Amino acid sequence: MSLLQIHGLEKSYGKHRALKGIDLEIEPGTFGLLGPNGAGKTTLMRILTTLIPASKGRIRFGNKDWSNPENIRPLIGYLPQKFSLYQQIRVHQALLHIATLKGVRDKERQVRSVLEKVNLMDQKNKKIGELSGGMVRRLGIAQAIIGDPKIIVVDEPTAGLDPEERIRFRKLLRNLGKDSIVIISTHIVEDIESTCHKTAVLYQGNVIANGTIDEIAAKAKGKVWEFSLSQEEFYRSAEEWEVISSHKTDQMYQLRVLSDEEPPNARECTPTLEDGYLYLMKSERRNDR
Ligand SMILES: Nc1ncnc2c1ncn2[C@@H]1O[C@H](COP(=O)(O)OP(=O)(O)OP(=O)(O)O)[C@@H](O)[C@H]1O
Repeated sequence: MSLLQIHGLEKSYGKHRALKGIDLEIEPGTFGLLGPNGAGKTTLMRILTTLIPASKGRIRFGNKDWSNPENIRPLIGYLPQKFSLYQQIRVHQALLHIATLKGVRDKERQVRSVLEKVNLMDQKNKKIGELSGGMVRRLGIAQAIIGDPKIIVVDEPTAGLDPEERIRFRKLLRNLGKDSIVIISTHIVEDIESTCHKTAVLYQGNVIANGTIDEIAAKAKGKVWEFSLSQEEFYRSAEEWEVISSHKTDQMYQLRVLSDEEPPNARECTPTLEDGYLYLMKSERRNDR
C-alpha cells in the first residue's frame, strides 16, 4: 500500500500560523499525533480529511493529490472528537443511511461487516440514544470505515470512555491498522503507547519529534530517575523536582522525576513514551523563554 506523504504543509488563520511547515511520511499501520492543546493536531486532521484547505504545501497518497479533494474523500474515514447522530435512529438504519451517502454498493453486506468489526451486531436494532458512550464511539468507527477507506483519522479516540471500553477501543484501532493507515490524534499518551507503531509530536505548529514509540521515549534517556522520600522530606522538597508521578508506600513516597542531573540516592529508569514526551515539552518550553 502507498505512503501518505505530507510536505511543507502550512496553515494560517488570519495572522496566526497554526501549522508552520509539516513534513511527514506515514506508512500503513497506526500512527499517533501527539501534542498539547493548540499544537495544531485538529488543524492537520481537518486538512487531511479535506474539511479545510492548507495555505501551502502538498499531500499525496500514491498518485492522488489533495489539490483535488473530490478524489480524496472516498479514501478517508473520519471519527471527529464530538461524534453524534440522531438519538431516535436505530444503529443499523443510521449506518445504511451513511452507506447511501458514501455511495457504497452492496450496502447491507457492508453494514453487516462493519457492525461485526466494531462488535455492535447485538445492538443493531437499538436506538442511538440507548447506547453507552463506548458503544457510540464504536458506532463512530463503524461509520468511518464504511466504504473501506484507506486512511482513517480518529480524534481523541478514548475521551470519556471507562477503562474497559478504552481497552476494547484501542484493540479495535490496532486491528484497523492491519490493513489501512490509522491516524490517531490525542494528548493522552497512553492511547498512543498502547495503539501506535510510530508517532509524531507537534508543538506550536511544528513537528518536534517523529519516530517509533521507543525512539520518542529515548529522548528522555538519562533524565528519568526514581527515589524515595520520607513524608516530611516529600512535603519539604517535592516542589524542587519535576515530578512525573509519585506514590506512597508505607511511610515513604516514591517519586519518578525528570532531571538533567542525577538526584541523590536515585535510580535511573528506562524512559517511557510519556517521559520522552514530557522531556520534549520541557525542552521546548525552556527554549521559548
Ligand atoms: N478557525 C480558527 N480560527 C483561528 N484560529 C484557529 C482556528 N482553529 C484553530 N485556531 C488556532 O490554531 C492553533 C492550533 O489549533 P488546533 O485546534 O489545530 O490545535 P490542537 O492541537 O488540535 O489543540 P486541541 O487539543 O486543543 O484541540 C491554536 O492556537 C488555535 O487557537
